[in-house]
Amino acid sequence: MQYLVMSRGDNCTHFHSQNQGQTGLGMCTGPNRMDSWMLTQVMLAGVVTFLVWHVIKYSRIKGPIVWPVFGTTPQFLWNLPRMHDWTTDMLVKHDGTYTSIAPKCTCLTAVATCRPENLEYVLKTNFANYPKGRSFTYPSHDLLGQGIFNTDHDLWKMQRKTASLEFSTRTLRDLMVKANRSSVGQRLLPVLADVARNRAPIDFQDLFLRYTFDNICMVGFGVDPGCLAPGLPTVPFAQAFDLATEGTLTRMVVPEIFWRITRALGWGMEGRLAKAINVLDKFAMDVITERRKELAMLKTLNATDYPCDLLSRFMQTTDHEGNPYTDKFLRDVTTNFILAGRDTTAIALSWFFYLITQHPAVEEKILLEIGEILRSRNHGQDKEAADDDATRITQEASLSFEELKQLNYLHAALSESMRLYPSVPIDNKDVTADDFLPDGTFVRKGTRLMYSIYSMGRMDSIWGKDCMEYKPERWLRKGVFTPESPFKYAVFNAGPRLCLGKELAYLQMKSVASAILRNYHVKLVPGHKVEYKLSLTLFMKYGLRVTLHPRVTVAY
Ligand code: HEM
Repeated sequence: MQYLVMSRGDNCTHFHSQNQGQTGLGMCTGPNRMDSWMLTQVMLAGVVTFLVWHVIKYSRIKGPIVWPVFGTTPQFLWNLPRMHDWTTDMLVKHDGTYTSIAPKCTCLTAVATCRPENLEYVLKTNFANYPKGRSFTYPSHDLLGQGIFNTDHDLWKMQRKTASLEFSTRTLRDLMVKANRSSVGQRLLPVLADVARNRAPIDFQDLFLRYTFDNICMVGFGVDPGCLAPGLPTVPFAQAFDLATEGTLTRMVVPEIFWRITRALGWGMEGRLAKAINVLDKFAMDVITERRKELAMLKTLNATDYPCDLLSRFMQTTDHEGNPYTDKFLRDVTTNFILAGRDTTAIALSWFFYLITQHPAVEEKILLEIGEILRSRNHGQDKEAADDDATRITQEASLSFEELKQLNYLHAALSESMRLYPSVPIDNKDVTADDFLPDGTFVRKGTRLMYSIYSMGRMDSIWGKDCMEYKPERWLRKGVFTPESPFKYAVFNAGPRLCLGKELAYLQMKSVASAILRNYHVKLVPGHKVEYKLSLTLFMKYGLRVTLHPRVTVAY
């Protein structure tokens, strides 16, 4: 067919050039009209054949309409601002799993699911077939290097083993508890008292990001960057960290070729990202050098009291071959922990406080529970001794580890808010080999498997007809918090890559929430819009602007 068209065209051109200047284009009109008619017929037949083939090929695939050439990208772009809700609608419509087809350059071809049995299969049963993969680790490499968050297979396994051991020690837990109590008593509450005195609104999301950044740096590096201080100062290290995270996320949504070119040229976001990473590297290397000196000195003094932050602990252990860890590796370990533990906890606290402003009955029950704990403390149950004034103030302002553990209702209220607003709303895995999910869906090698944690929390097939309601009671059995299967509640992930900081996160959140609620009634600034931002984590687009109203009687 193609040959026929070309040869006719050639004949015509030949004929046409022979007669040029005499008869003009009119000489070619008869055969030409014939040719165009044929060409149109051939093209039409081609288009119809393509459409029939397209419809047959994609009609069996469950998911949004696949448009010729553009695939499902038009609906994806159209629904971008309400991405997570659109994904939920699609998942409800397609019984918990759908396939989205997109042009290759967009990396958007994926199977999306929210079915617990599929999650269990991907995150545990056939874990090896679903690594984080290059689509995550390559764009994140400059920021996260070869840290736990950014590796798969043996490199990940080795770090996971060491880090799990550290996280199960009492030493690290005690450090976390101590860092938390002092941050609440000596930082958070004084800053809030200032805000309440000035009767000014405050952005709670920004406040919590500052809190968790200081806290995770203390646990990770043994360094306090001082983001949560009166006047809420700008801290270059924290600013560089924000920029580096934003730049890394941008890489994940633009075509790779684009960011690689702008990186080579040092333009735009890539230029800023490179500068931010330099600031982070310098900060980390300075801390590592200082800590090495400090540890060497302690060793010569035969000291027994060593620093117990994660960096110092990793410095005192060796890799599987018995070699000490390199500075670069230690930099990656700590940066990964800051990334893992900072935004997630701050975001969870922000949505929790938003829901509390909308549900006074839940606030009331939390206050009753805190009140009971404090009353029993006043009867002499807080056994911790205070050596100085600062410790005494801290102890009075915040709850001890044992006290926090007794807050079942608050634990339930936090879990319930993360069910509806999970800090990590979606997660992705690469597909290493062709496979079938337990519900029969085919997943093709080289595509992505996406699971929506946001949608899971909103499925009545998982949580019942009242799944859209904020009901902490659903987590309580006879007043005691009862966890759900992590494959049903994947807020902290599940399987071998379950979040390592889950306990620390609850500790932080309970400590902060109880201290604030005990002292203040929090009100949303009238007219303030609360919406999620499109990002890998569920940030509030406009923050959470609230006013603080001191309680006449503190809860106890
Ligand atoms: C509310 C707070 C938190 C939530 C909702 C949360 C959620 C998650 C999720 C969903 C993952 C899996 C990510 C993935 O593999 O793609 C994860 C992994 C991880 N989280 Fe958390 N996290 C929280 C707090 C923390 C804290 C405070 C720390 C550390 C101190 C931490 C440390 C980690 C680490 C190290 C991993 C990687 C585990 C691995 O890949 O083996 N997280 N977390």
